[in-house]
Amino acid sequence: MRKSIATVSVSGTLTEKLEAIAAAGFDGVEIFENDLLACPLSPEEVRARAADLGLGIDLYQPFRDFEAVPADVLAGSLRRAERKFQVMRRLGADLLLVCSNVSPAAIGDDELAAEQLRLLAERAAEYGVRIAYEALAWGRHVNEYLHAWRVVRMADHPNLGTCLDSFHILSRGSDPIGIEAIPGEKIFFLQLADAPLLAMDVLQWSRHYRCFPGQGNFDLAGLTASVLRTGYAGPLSLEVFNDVFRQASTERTALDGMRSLIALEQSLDGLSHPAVPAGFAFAELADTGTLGGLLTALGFARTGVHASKPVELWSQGEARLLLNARDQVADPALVAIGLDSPDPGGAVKHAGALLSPVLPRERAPEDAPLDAIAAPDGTEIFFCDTAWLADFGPGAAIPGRITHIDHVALTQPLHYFDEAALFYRSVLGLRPQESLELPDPYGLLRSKAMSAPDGAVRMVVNIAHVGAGQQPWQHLALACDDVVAVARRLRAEHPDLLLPIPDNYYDDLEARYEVDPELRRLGVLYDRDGAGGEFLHLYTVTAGRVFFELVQRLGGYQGYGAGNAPIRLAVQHAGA
Ligand SMILES: O=C(O)c1ccc(O)c(O)c1
Ligand SMILES: [Mg+2]
Repeated sequence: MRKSIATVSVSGTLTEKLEAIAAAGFDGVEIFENDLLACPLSPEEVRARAADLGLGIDLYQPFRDFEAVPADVLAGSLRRAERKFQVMRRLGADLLLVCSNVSPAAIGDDELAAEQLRLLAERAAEYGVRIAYEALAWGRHVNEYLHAWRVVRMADHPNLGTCLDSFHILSRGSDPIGIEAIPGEKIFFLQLADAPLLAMDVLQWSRHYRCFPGQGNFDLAGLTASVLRTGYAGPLSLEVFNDVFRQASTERTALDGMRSLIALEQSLDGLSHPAVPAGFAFAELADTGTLGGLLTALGFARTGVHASKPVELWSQGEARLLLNARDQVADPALVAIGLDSPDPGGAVKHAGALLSPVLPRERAPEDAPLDAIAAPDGTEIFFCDTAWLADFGPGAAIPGRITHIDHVALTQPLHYFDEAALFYRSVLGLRPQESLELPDPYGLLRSKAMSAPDGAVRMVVNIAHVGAGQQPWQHLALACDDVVAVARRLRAEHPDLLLPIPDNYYDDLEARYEVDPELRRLGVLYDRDGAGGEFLHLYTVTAGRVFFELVQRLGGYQGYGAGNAPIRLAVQHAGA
């Protein structure tokens, strides 16, 4: 389908926006009026620039507070409209979005609204312009899409249709199934935006928190499917007002918008994800020579060395860590994640179709082929079958209390948090779990957990709103079959490796639950969910950017001990 985006969705000047939008592969744009007003180019020059870039101007918007006004106001509004039709003619745009009247002066009279919109459509027809009437969720009288459609039907003019905007429909909790009663040819335009569920004033929610499809909590695929069932053949057009996108890279946001529409089309086509990972094959850490000691203390052993690269394999149970001494890094850092993939080639192809950078591989001829892509924060993601292990020789894994990698937590730059959520969802097929905001002594930690349907791969995406000088932490959570036993041994043999937990935490924990007093002595944290699932976990001190968490899930616990994260953050800051 034709793909468009409103210029308001990305940062920059109008020309920068058009260039980035074209580079991302869009077919058309909605020109937001303010972008034109502030642009030094004439409408004719904007038209030529767009045409040179291969972009159509699919819509000009918004035209406000027109319908259902007292008779003496109408003439002025029609004159205002006529001036806009002249601008549109110069722009080469033939569709004008009129949003429902928000003025206290508007009259709650559908017949009057229809009659005046009919006049507007007649006037528009003289300029070859069509009008798409949209119900704003906060419109004075018309604020539901079916109400806007009733007014359009009543006005009954070929140059008047409706514009559906997923945000206005879904933010009000309207059922999109009603769309299917609208004839497709009367839906003149479809605007798509997702949003996180927030209990707040709907205008503020719309103007600051919209995001691309797949980044929020609305069912965009369901709504779009309803629209397509009407026979609608116009563009899928993104219209996103978002405070973070307004500050982010124009090119990157435009590309992410395109990714969201490709992913939406895939879900409309009923394409299931080709290669949801079945587990973590490995995590790779850039090492400065300090990690081997820490891993030995945790019960890992070096079980292999790469045939052609300075990379060691350390394992315990099914937990495999690669220590890479090749990269010149100042501090240890998590640099790559290997995922067990049922179809590595298919997974990379799928990622490429979703515009993820596929990384060139340098490998010796005898090395196993491994395909990698870059996650939004630069972490490399490898899709693996089991062949890669052979590069590390015949060493067998050793059993221990640590059984496998439970989850990986990465800290994202603020501007790319939503991009990361969409990446893990669309490219890796993970599903969003809980989203949280947690207090940090010097800021706020926003966090979103994503997991494979069976929980075999879990990722936590964080953004830290903390002082600029702070390194973004990354952590690797390792599943244990008996975390208390591991804690006893570490406490006895390597007490300095454990993050100390304040007594006050245990005073509160013991007030809430009857827990074993040994947890306090060992520094093991505890959480319980509503269904009786339990979580026992502890943290190591930080090595460079990285620390380890040892976790034990009991009784089907699916969370991450989020309530304990502020305690951890405070202790880490104190020691940093
Ligand atoms: O926030 C607004 O005013 C506004 C304007 C035009 C739109 O299409 C819309 O959805 C919202
Ligand atoms: Mg809109």
